[in-house]
Amino acid sequence: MTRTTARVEPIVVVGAALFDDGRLLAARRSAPADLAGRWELPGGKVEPGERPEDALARELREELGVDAEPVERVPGQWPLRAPYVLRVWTVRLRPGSPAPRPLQDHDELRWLTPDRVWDVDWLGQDVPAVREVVARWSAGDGRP
Ligand SMILES: Nc1nc2c([nH]c(=O)n2[C@H]2C[C@H](O)[C@@H](COP(=O)(O)OP(=O)(O)OP(=O)(O)O)O2)c(=O)[nH]1
Repeated sequence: MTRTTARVEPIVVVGAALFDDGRLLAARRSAPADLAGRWELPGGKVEPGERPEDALARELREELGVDAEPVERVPGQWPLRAPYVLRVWTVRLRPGSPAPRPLQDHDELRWLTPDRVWDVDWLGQDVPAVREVVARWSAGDGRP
């Protein structure tokens, strides 16, 4: 007997490895309740028809009030709660951008130096993504 299984297309959540002055930005979620208090790479869902890089710049403008430029994709993707998957880009602030502020979805921001990256309580699903970012960072790669 054959059975047809419905395949749900993943919805991409874009996350920013936002670097400035040799530090990586971590953002503490304020909602929903099950994620609140944990740290993530800021970003959000890509809208239908939107380029992921545009979604990232839009989310960072909305959530942090910054003018940011995606630089390059960090290879890989990481499963979140279905149907979402996380893809990450390194990002830098454009000259003249305001400093990030927690305007939406976050209640605290922290700039992390390489030796402090694991000081914050990252969302479990972000850990492999952050590990990849850090590996490329320590290799002198992937940092704007
Ligand atoms: N932005 C972001 N979301 C993450 C990460 N890790 C993780 O599990 N998520 C989850 C949290 C949310 O369930 C979902 C993204 O939602 P969001 O709330 O950030 O996106 P959004 O601004 O587009 O959401 P919405 O309120 O417009 O629906 O992915 C991460 O590193 N960054």
